[in-house]
Amino acid sequence: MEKVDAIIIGFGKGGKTLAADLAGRGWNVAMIERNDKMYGGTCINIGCIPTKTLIHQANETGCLTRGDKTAEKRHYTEAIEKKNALTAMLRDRNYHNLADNPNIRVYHGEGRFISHNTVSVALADGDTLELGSDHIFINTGARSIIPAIEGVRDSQRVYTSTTIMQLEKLPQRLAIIGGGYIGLEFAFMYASFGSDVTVLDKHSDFIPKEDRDIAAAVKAVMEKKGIEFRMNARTESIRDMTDGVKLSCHDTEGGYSYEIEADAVLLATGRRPETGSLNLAAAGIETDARGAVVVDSRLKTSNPHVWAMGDVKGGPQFTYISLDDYRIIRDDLFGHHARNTADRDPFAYAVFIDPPLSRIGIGEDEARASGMDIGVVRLPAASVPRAHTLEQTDGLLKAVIDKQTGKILGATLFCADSSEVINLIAIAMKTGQPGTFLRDFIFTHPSMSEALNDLMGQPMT
Ligand SMILES: Cc1cc2nc3c(=O)[nH]c(=O)nc-3n(C[C@H](O)[C@H](O)[C@H](O)COP(=O)(O)OP(=O)(O)OC[C@H]3O[C@@H](n4cnc5c(N)ncnc54)[C@H](O)[C@@H]3O)c2cc1C
Ligand SMILES: NC(=O)c1ccc[n+]([C@@H]2O[C@H](COP(=O)([O-])OP(=O)(O)OC[C@H]3O[C@@H](n4cnc5c(N)ncnc54)[C@H](O)[C@@H]3O)[C@@H](O)[C@H]2O)c1
Repeated sequence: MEKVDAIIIGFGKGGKTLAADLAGRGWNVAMIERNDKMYGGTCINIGCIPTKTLIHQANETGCLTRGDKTAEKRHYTEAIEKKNALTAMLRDRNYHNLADNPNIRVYHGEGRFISHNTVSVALADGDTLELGSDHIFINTGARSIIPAIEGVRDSQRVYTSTTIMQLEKLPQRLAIIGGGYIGLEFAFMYASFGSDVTVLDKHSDFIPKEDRDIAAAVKAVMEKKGIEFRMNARTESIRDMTDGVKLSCHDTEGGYSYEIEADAVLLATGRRPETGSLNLAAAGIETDARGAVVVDSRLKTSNPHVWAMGDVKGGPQFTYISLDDYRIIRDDLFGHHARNTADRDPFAYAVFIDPPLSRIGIGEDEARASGMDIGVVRLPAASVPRAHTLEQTDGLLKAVIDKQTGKILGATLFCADSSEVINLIAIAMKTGQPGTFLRDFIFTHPSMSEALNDLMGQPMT
């Protein structure tokens, strides 16, 4: 058995950042990654970067090909090629960032625990290796949930978010099961490429965590794009036909059955922590009912030698949360033990449709339901000059303000560039600024940021 200073299982965002940091401090680090097409992790290979590349391609050039089926198909194939070239470049760069460091050894193989402080690596070349360390970090991410639908595993036309992005031919009709982040972003992406998209979600409420006025606005914009939503939709079976696939569905509210035909089906029903291969019991590491590694607020597992970071520990699944997990661990190992998972709230998120939907903090509906003393300011996106120059006037902006202190408690921006502008609100909230700070701030012009002057100056309701 080889002893190293640190073992990191999984080449995700938090893990690769930690590896470089530890190596810089002179630690001898082993990075274990089972898939050589995943160096750099989910974000750059199958997650954020490829999806946002395709959404950009679909949005920017899709409008030039709209309605011309031959051009649409060619444009889609070219967009997939561009995406592949970008992810290959980033994967190579990520690999070399670690592999070229003399203090880091990257192993291509699957890691699994064999004791409290020992990991065996089933190397891709067939050999097995044993590594021991007092510092082991699990960063194995999550995988798509495959719902228990009859025929789902037999069909040749069912895809996950990973496999559909390998499809080089544009599906003319796409059915998406699940209307969460992945469902909405892929619905928008494929509709922009020219597919006819139907989204089936089992819930009655569309994006239930958002305010109802925001949800209605998002749905209206997506429907304007031709996307069809079927709520209360239980997909009972999926069957391949000679020229497509048939989904048999049941409307759980209306109590009737119906069928949908498509060329491809995307499963977007959530992602579950990837712990199955790790043999966590051998290391005395606890998991919860969903298979997530249980951690304390400094990301320590029930084994004092082992930490977990990123999607594998459950909770919000975002690249920047995995990165922040790295900061918490860095502080735990070398700092003042001040950072923990409880002190990062609130943090923003964005759904990359057009216009993007971005949110931070509490929503109006939740604040009013809990009887908080709040006021709400709102502004239509069409009143922002920059929205006109960008030809994207859909949407609205709103913020929840504490009536006593004037501080911002939350904001939802459904407007052009909102995935950028929300970060300004995050900084104002984190630094305890009142809404009037943004009302009177000097922003560049014309920009979507300057909408915050007007938003925060609106009369509160
Ligand atoms: C389609 C899609 C779009 C997304 N878009 C966004 C977005 O726009 N913004 C955002 O913030 N987040 C987005 N996310 C979520 C984000 O990608 C993830 O939250 C983030 O990448 C998780 O990183 P991680 O550090 O947990 O590990 P990952 O990056 O998931 O890395 C885990 C690695 O561990 C490897 N592994 C697993 N088991 C083993 C084992 N036993 N041995 C060795 N290696 C193993 C895997 O192969 C993988 O490479 C998206 C996700 C998806 C799927
Ligand atoms: N922009 C971003 O930051 C971004 C983009 C994509 C993904 N992600 C991350 O990836 C994670 C996974 O995304 P996701 O969209 O798969 O999960 P999700 O949890 O966001 O949404 C899953 C949806 O599927 C529905 N659903 C579940 N089972 C169903 C079934 N059998 N039939 C019909 N509907 C069903 C749920 O009602 C829900 O609306 C997210 O939690 C998110 O953190 C982030």
